[in-house]
Amino acid sequence: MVMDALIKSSAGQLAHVLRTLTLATGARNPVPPLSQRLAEAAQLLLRPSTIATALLAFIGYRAVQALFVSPLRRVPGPFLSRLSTLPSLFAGLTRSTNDDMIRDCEQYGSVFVMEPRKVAICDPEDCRQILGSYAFVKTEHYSNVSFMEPNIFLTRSAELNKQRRRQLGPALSMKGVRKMETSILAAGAQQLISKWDEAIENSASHKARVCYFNDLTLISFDIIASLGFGSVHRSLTTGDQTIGQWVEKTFALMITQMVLPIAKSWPLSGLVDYFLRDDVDDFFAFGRAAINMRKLELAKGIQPPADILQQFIDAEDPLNKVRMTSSQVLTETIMMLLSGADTTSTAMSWTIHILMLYPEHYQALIAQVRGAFSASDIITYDMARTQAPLLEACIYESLRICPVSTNLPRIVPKGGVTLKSGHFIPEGYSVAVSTAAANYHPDSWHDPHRFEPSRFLPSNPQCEANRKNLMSMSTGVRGCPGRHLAMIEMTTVLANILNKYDLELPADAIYTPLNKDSDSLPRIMPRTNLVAMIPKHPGRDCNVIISKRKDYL
Ligand code: HEM
Repeated sequence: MVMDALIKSSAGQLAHVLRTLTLATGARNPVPPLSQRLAEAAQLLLRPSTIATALLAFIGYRAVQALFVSPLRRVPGPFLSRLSTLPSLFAGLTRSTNDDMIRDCEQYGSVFVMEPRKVAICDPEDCRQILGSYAFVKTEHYSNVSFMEPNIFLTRSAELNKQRRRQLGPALSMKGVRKMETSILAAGAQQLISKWDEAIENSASHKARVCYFNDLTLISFDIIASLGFGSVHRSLTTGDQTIGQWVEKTFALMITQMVLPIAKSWPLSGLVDYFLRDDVDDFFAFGRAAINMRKLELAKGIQPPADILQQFIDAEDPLNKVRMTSSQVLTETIMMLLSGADTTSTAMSWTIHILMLYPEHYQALIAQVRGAFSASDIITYDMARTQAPLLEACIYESLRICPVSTNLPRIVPKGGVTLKSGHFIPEGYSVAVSTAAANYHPDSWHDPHRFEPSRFLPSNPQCEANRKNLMSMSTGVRGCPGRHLAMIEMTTVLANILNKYDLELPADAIYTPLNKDSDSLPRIMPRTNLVAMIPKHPGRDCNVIISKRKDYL
């Protein structure tokens, strides 16, 4: 009835406007000039009542479509999301996507509508089905980026991605990364120790307040920049943050082109160039110079270090012996910085934050680390893994509770896909694989909101299954190729600082073990989606007071 009335009313309004334009008047009435008729029609169209009626008719039409016609009509989800992309856009803009996804998955189940042609996927089994196949390509936004060559991250081509994985694989394998561990320790754990030691020594109380989020961000840039450009980078201790700024600008340009392709054309391109382009050009020029320098050294017969730069230059596709051009080496190196620096440092920040909220786990962890190592040890990855397995378990569990990644977007291929729940998603629709919701899915995780590192202890019979269900580094054909580098960096940095320093929350900390939610669990600091899921107020919420472990002099 309501629909009938709406349709009649809007049809009536439209007929009125058309009458005004075509003017089906009697022969005795003189015909007003066209300009007058146009002005009258415009006046009619702009009447609030016409606009309201048209809007209502449109909403009514979309509602009928969504409820009775759309192939997603039986998939649960918020009503408004079926009508328009606006609610999802708003969630993106308000940058709260991971929290929204976890909440919506708890409310609607493993699959729910996010937009009229897009669903969220939260069941780990469905996630594995989608991420396990190249048939589900990344969305078209990825191919909008035009200022850098196609590369392992941006490409939508299965062939190119496979080739890059064959070429870059050895450098990023556990064996390849182990060759670089000395450099990772020097730019990472050891640089941080020298900064924190100095801060403590300069303080009368032998305690210092540090923002671990900032410090971890800088060493993460330094690690990948040192390995990728073949020179020593120490932004944390020298204060030179040029590379970090270049990476931020390059990221900003990449995201702008992805979501707003019109920004590539004049006049918007002028604005983008003004704010971003110079830094991006400087960054690429710097990388190009590093590659040329390395090639010159090689020509002179200088023994090259086993870093990412050298391994990428030497990389060869075992199938057809194809090597990367200098420009491809440069693009892939820059991509390593874009995808690997912020993600790894943020993941470490979450681990520290959560350990501070759960003192029982923090105490158990430092007891294990300090039971195994003396204060003067520099702990390597193997030492930490074998002698303090609780650390790796804590890292995995904090990656589960606070994944740095958000939604992984894919397009459903020809033939559509049937999900575990029986819902069918047709070809051409989008799916957003939610790492956060999958990490909290009740079928896979008992008491998912609780931080419980024992889920990932090798002694737990569920450990293997839990690792398989953890979506934080993605999985399948486009799973994170940098995960070994990330694990070595995170393990060595955290093992060494937990071994050497006592950490405590400052008196002004808001998020403490005593600040509990309605489930009596410590409240986690607010997060925001800035490409990676980062703390919303790092300057306020990511501080600790550090002091030296008693026997570390
Ligand atoms: C804790 C740290 C890290 C996390 C949580 C993480 C997470 C992820 C996730 C979820 C994806 C899938 C993205 C998608 O499908 O859209 C991904 C892809 C990727 N990651 Fe990582 N990552 C981390 C560290 C690194 C590091 C250290 C590197 C490189 C040095 C790296 C390089 C990449 C690349 C190149 C891709 C694209 C792969 C492809 O599309 O085929 N990541 N990562």
